[in-house]
Amino acid sequence: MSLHPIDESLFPVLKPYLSSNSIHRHRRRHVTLTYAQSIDSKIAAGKGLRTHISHEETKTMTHYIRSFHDSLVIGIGTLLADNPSLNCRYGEGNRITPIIIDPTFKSMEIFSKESKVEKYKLVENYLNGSGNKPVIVISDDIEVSDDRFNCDIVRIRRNNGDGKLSWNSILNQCEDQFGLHKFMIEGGAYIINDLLLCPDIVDSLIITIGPVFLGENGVSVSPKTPLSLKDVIWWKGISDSVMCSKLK
Ligand SMILES: NC(=O)C1=CN([C@@H]2O[C@H](COP(=O)(O)OP(=O)(O)OC[C@H]3O[C@@H](n4cnc5c(N)ncnc54)[C@H](O)[C@@H]3O)[C@@H](O)[C@H]2O)C=CC1
Ligand SMILES: Nc1nc(O)c(N)c(N[C@@H]2O[C@H](COP(=O)(O)O)[C@@H](O)[C@H]2O)n1
Repeated sequence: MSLHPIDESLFPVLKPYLSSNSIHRHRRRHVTLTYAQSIDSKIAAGKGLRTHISHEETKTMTHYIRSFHDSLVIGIGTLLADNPSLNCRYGEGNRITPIIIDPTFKSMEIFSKESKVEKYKLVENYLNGSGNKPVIVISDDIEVSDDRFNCDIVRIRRNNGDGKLSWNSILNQCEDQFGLHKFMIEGGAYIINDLLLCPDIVDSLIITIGPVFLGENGVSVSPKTPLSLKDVIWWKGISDSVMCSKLK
């Protein structure tokens, strides 16, 4: 299916917030945090629900942005809710590696070579050759043998205090193990709320705002502490607005 065209005025707006897509010449790490939200700062209508917020035009923008990255990061909550493809449909031959943050390896059955559950799109696309092999980031205290799975596994030690996996460790390990440098992080809420407070990790923040209220049962984006954005530019499309910014 062909993508809805993007208005040309969007390209120069996005340019300062994207790293060069000549990834072979530019090995410096670049992290883009990007998602779509409602006017009331919700990214889904309810827990575990896939919700379309973006207009087709800004959905195309998401694929355009994906084409500047070599990897696309989501949390396990998003994998289970959305069953996403996480591919790049902008341009030709742009491949992107899906990375799932899943400390307790809830997706073990999904990625098992002997899986009895219905195939997730990430597994299907990898097996039919249209998608890169997914990378699953798990806690290093989980003992599993890698060759049982249709994915690569990255093991990270949990932080002593909060039990989380540190973003620096996750990204460093993905760089070292797979040569990935350009990370596009799409969500969900847990990850976005966490990363909005990590100016040393996130290079660019690009938010699509759709003209809808998702109501009080929606999944909220709201960081624990206040935050003011820098270098802000707004673009107005057919129905959505896009805000490009930096965290520092
Ligand atoms: N509108 C949009 O652009 C997007 C919407 N979504 C929506 O977001 C919702 C899912 O959001 P959430 O439930 O918050 O799930 P999530 O996708 O943020 O995953 C949360 C889980 O990931 C793990 N995790 C992530 N980072 C971690 C870290 N640093 N250390 C340890 N564990 C970590 C934890 O197990 C945590 O419970 C879905 O409804 C989905 O549709 C997701 C992506 C984009
Ligand atoms: N840009 C954007 N707009 C929305 O309205 C959305 N719900 C999302 N969700 C993100 O896109 C992923 C689905 O991608 P595929 O088209 O299946 O490749 C989903 O998992 C969220 O990360 N994004």
